Formats: sequence, structure tokens, C-alpha cells
Amino acid sequence: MKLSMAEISPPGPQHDQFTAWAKKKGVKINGVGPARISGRGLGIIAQRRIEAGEELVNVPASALLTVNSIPEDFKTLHKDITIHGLLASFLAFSGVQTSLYGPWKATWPSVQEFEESMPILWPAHLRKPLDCNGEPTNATEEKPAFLLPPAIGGRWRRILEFFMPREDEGLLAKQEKRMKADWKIVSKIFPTKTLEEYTYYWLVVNTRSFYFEVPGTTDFAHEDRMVLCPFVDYFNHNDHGCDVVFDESGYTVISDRAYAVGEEIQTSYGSHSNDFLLCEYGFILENNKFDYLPLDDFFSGKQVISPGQFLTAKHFLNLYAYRNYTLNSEGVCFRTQVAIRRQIMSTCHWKKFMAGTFEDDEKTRVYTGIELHNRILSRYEDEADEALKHLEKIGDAIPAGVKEVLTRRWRQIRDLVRQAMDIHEIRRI
Ligand SMILES: C[S@@+](CC[C@H](N)C(=O)[O-])C[C@H]1O[C@@H](n2cnc3c(N)ncnc32)[C@H](O)[C@@H]1O
Repeated sequence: MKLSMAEISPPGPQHDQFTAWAKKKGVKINGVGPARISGRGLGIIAQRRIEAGEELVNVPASALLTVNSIPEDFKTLHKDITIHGLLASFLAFSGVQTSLYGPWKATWPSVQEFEESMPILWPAHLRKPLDCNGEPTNATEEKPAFLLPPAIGGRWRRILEFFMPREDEGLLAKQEKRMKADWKIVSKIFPTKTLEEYTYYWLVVNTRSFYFEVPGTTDFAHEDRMVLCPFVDYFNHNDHGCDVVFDESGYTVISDRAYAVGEEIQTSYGSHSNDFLLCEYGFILENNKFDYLPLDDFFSGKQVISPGQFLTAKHFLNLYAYRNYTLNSEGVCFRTQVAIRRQIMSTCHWKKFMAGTFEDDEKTRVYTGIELHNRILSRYEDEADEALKHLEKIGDAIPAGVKEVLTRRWRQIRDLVRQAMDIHEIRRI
């Protein structure tokens, strides 16, 4: 990504010290270096012209912080904990052992940076229905809005009465549950320590770790096979970017294309939606080819399409058929189209539609549009409109940075919904 001079500044002396420390540990750095990049904290820029296919950074296994780097006596204190929870505990509370990582720790974000960017640390009242002054109020009234997007907060405003609220299934609740489970174990081992101290390191691991599958991690859940990787953790995310490869010998970042001097070089943390990025990493992308909105809440309660109905078609021969309805820049997914048509087509035509052997006739097209609009899209649009209206009026009841990112996200949500209306030709119904 091309950056202007105004967007880049030198990283600061602690980053020079860390780079020297990393090199001593065997990290090989080739033509790239850290820089402060406006709006993205630190990032990696090209210090010379980079060609496609170059090895930019190589971190030997000996320099990684893995579950295997943690001393056995410390590890055995933490029975049944996740790798995530153990790494965080080690960094937070193992005392002298972590001084080994001092130069690296000095490069990580401040508590304040996490407070501004990570929804888990945002003011608690943001999770409640808010009136236009930003004060908690009654969700069943017409005016309140939820300012956290539904995928994150798990709450809806107007459709609350039609659909089961699934707060515990929002990304934020799931993240909190993971953290609390780890803290439950750690707080018994270190009873004088506070959750605040632990949370900082838990978030460091959450936002800076990589997937690592080697002996020692494979006993843990797939999503918990985490490793901290010095210097590679400077790379910011994009929906495309350099290849990051690992094997038992370590981690390597390889350029995906040529880069000019001063250009930011990014990797991809995965095919994540912007709601996921906001909740787990504290930022959203302007353009994200993987962005989507979950629509599952529209298919709970009274509108259930039973798994049995789906099991009649080959495409849906798995238990997950019941969930995972989505909307993205191409409109609502095929699963949603099938579910909506269940309400308006004969069983015979509906099965043919699922099998791809029935094209909508004019009547089906019109009724599908009406159903999509009334049941899903207009409600989603309305939710976004109300949230945006509240954000405009809310003044300083929430921090400026929080307001800014939530406004950007709700606008993206509204745009995605309106785009879906256009794609499905139902804007003017
Ligand atoms: C692995 S670290 C990358 C280095 C980090 N920017 C830093 O200052 O140390 C991941 C964090 O970087 C930030 N980040 C990564 N990609 C970003 C992007 N495209 N835009 C804004 N922030 C980004 C987020 O705060 C995220 O939690």
C-alpha cells in the first residue's frame, strides 16, 4: 500500500533496540523495517525495492515464543488451560523469566491503545440499549439503539420482539467467555494479581499471535495453536498480502509482489469479516473482500427452517445447514435464498431450485424480493439508520475513536444491505 510521507514516521528507539535484539536471536530481516503508520500503529515498510518472491523475514524456531518455550514448572501450574491463556499468564506473571523478552514487550501497544481500539475494553454501557444521549435505556421502546453491530454485540433493536436475542452468541460474548475461562485458572495460581493486568497480555496474544502446528501444539484445539513471532508481529493485515509460511524450523514471510521503497507491506490474518477484525483485532478495513453480515438471527424463533427441510438436498447434507446465513457484496447467500423461497414456493419447485434446475419465474422473483426486503433487508437497514442517528447525536458520551470506528462500520453495514437490495432488485418495493 503506497503511503504519503505524512503517513509514516520513524518508529522510535525501542523499536531499533528490539530489531537489534531480534537479529541477535537469529531473526533475518531483508530490506524491510518497522515504521509508525498513521491509524495503524506500527507496520512494516519496504526500505528498498522488493521483488516478488523474496524472503523478507525469517524467524528461527528458537526465537519463537511457543507453548514449548515455557518452563515445565510454570506450565504444570496451569492444568487444562489454553495455549492462549498460558502464554498470557507467562508474559504477565512469570516474573524474571519474561525479562528475557523485555525489548520485545517494549514494542507492544499501550493499555490506552487497547482501550481505544478493542471492544472488550469499551465502556460497558455500549452493550446496552442506549438513548440518544448515550444513556442506557429500555430496549423495547422505539427510540433506543444498540451501537455495537449485531455480529459483535449479539443484540437487535426493533426485531427483538420477533427474534430471540442471542447476546451470548455475539463475537464479543464468545471472546469474553474465552478470556474468563483462562482467567479462572490463572487467578487461582496468582490470587494477588488483577484481571486488568492479565487482560493486557491476553489481548497482546489475541492480536499478535500466529497459527503454529508443531508437536506440542497439536494437543490443543485448532484455533488455540498459537505462537508469538518476533518481528513478524509488526506486519499489519489486509485481505491479501505476503505469504506467511511455517514449519518446524520457524516462520518466514515471502513477498507476494514487487514493492517500491516506502510502501507498506502487509500480510493477511485470514479471511475475516470487518466485525471479526473489529472485535478480535480492534480495526476494520476500508475495502475487505471477505466482509459479510451474518443473517442467522433472522432464521431463529418463528422463522425457523428446520434442518430436516434442508436435508432433502445434497448441498445441505450436514448439521451446519441450520446456520450460517450471510449477506456480502454479492447479495444474500444461496442458503438464504433457499430459506426465503421455502416460504413462497411449492415444495416441488423449491427442491428444484435447491438442485439448480429451476429458474425463478416473474412471480417468484417478485415475492422473493418482498420477503427478502420485509423479513431481512429493511430491518437491517433500519437498524443501521438508527445506530447512525444515535452516533451523530451522542456527543462525547463515548470516546471519539470508538464513535468514529462504529460510525464507519455501521455505514459499511448499511451500504452492504442497500447493495443487496439493488442486487436482488428490490430497492423500490
Ligand atoms: C500483529 S499487530 C500488527 C502491528 C501493530 N500495528 C503494532 O502497532 O504493533 C496487529 C494489530 O495491528 C493493528 N492493525 C493490523 N492491521 C491493521 C490495519 N489494516 N489497519 C489498522 N490497524 C491494523 C491492529 O491494532 C491489530 O490488533
